Amino acid sequence: MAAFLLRHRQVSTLGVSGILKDKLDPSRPHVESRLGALAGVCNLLREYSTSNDNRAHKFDFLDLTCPHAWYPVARRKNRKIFLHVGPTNSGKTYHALKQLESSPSGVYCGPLRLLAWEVAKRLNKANVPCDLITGQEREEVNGAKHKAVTVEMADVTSNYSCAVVDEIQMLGCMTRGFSFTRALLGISADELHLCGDPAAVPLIQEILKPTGDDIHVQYYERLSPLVPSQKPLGSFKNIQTGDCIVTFSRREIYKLKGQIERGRKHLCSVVYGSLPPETRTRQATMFNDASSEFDVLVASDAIGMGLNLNISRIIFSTMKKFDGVEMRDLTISEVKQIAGRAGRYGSDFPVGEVTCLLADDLPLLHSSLKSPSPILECAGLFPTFDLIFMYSRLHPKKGLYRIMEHFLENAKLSENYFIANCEEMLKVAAVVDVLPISLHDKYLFVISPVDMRNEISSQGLTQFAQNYAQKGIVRLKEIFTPGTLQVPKTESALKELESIHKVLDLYVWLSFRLEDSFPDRELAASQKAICGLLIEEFLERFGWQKQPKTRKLPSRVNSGFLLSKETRQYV
Ligand SMILES: Nc1ncnc2c1ncn2[C@@H]1O[C@H](COP(=O)(O)OP(=O)(O)OP(=O)(O)O)[C@@H](O)[C@H]1O
Ligand SMILES: [Mg+2]
Repeated sequence: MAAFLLRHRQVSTLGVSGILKDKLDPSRPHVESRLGALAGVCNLLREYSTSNDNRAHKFDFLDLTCPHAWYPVARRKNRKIFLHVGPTNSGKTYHALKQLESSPSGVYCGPLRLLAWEVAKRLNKANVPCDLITGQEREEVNGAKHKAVTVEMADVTSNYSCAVVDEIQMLGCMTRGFSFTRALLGISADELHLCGDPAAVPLIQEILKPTGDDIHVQYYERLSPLVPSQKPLGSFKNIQTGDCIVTFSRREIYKLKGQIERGRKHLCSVVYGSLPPETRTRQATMFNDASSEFDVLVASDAIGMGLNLNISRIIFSTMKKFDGVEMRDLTISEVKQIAGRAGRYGSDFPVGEVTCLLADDLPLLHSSLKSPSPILECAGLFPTFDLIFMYSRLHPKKGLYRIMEHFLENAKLSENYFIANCEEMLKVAAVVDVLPISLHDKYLFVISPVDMRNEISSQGLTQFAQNYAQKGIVRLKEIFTPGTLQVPKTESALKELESIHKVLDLYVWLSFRLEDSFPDRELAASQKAICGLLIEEFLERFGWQKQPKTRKLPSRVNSGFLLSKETRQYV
């Protein structure tokens, strides 16, 4: 762990619990879904905070059967819901955005930061001033009445004339689905445009029944053909400009990049989930740019949503993926979503092609492309902070971990909903429960974007939470030494740099919520940018091939001289 000095301090029992209480104002537009921008529940909270315990006991906080009632602002409206559904590349988002652009005020809620960036850019370019709000970014534009946000940041207390929720089928996602459900039920807009897979239509119609909203379903057809090939790729000799090879582990990604580049005909850009988003965008831009030498893309399913790519052919190097528990076949939706990236309308390739590396994988590819995605049956749900807080008052001795666990086991749900998988959140709850901080602050750490499976990332969170509990202020320099970042030379060094980027990203996220306690946002942001540039330096200059023994690798960033001009200007 080069740059992070994760010092383990004794946690003081004289923590600063409560000092920062009420720092998060639920009426502020950027406060997350789970931080309870639920006016309905807030009213209950006010009522019960002045009532005696007997009354509180009568209210069943575990009853989550009527989530539509949590959003009184939206319930006061008779919303017009437009469901734009169809295959990939059929213009669903395009049409919804046209409506957003021509409305006096509105919000776009996307599943990824990259999509929110793209929409903000597009609206601003079209002279519709648009703010960008994600967990880690706030870019406010003068006079903006429009916002592009990540779905977790959707504000359910404001009124809009138009709102768009993209990739709405994600309401069935085990971990993030509840944020889509919240946007669906809670956004108060005259017109709400939902874009996604037709498999979500019956569930959305069912869920919206008690709201009385008007629903119109609009079906779309693919704008350009997607042709499944009868022949596998067979050999990397058959790779062509515009190809995108898809695989599901970073190790495989670099292995394939090496194999293809050794043929000396092509250079590969790479896109995968743990690359910093800015790096992903730049890698994609290089691939899209016909004048760049990077004419082939090696990517994970991170390309499945969001990036506009000039792909002629998708090649699945495998049809199996490790899902955290086991190796399994790709689902129909995953195959369609990924394959749908080839031959985007308006790109350099009017016809998309899709194939596999191996002949044995072709039958699954063909059958998946022919089948409709299975109908979605349930939408995700998660108790808000307000519910957890009220419940905790009845069980003051229980820590956040036990409270969450109790909710997971005992929450009452109607048949259209499931409770979100919060394994990761429980891991964080176990870490913060031993610290002398308020429930509210614990909850904040629990919902932060930390990857607890990643050692550096989870140690970063632990250190931030411990320092916060001990001193109330977390200086970045106490746990991170600027100037120590290096261009990675090995796979593990690259992975470490990606993890450091994640920790810095977490710091920025916390700095937006606990501003006084995490004051070094600018430093964290600049170090994040350096991480991204160092990763790109590595990707562009060295690839994943063996380095010639005589080649001198660049040393530390602050010595600078071996770095490209672009990187040096940031150091
Ligand atoms: N009527 C149109 N005129 C010009 N460009 C269009 C039109 N409809 C769609 N496009 C372009 O075609 C591409 C695909 O459209 P869009 O992103 O809306 O598809 P989608 O159905 O939302 O796909 P996905 O399911 O992959 O998100 C985009 O680059 C979009 O700008
Ligand atoms: Mg779309």
